Amino acid sequence: MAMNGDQVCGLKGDMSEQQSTSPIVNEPTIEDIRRMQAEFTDERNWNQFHQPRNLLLALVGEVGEVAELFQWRGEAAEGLPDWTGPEREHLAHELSDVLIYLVELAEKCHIDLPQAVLRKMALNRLKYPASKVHGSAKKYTEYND
Ligand SMILES: Nc1ccn([C@H]2C[C@H](O)[C@@H](COP(=O)(O)OP(=O)(O)OP(=O)(O)O)O2)c(=O)n1
Repeated sequence: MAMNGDQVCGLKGDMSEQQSTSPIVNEPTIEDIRRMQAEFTDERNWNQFHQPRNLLLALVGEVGEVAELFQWRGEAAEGLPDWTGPEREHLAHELSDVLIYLVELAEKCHIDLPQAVLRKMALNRLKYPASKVHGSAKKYTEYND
């Protein structure tokens, strides 16, 4: 039987516990995600647990949960055509957990993640000029010039 995302998670249909001071966001930016998680954490008095090291461990644990969904299945084609709807929703949940913890980890380390990504992508373009590496997956250290 097809399940929705909440059933995959073992949640009951009653979402009366759901509460947030934020307006509903349909297409959240990284900043929206940072703010919503900060509110989620504040509302539960969980900042005491959300130090950088704990968030890093939580992040790695969630990456492990993503890996668990892929393990023993063989190669997965783009778009995951062999996966069922509930399997895809489960993956969506685990990837979301990874992003949520990553964004909060960056915040608690006082890293502006979107700005850092811009700087890192600029570095990546310098390290891997398209004209030089086109079609090759070699690491930049493997080039001799
Ligand atoms: N101390 C906590 C616990 C949970 N969460 C939030 C962030 C994650 O998005 C999600 C993680 O919840 P769980 O630890 O219950 O992990 P899963 O949702 O992956 O459940 P399960 O491990 O059963 O798959 O909830 C949080 O911010 N701080």
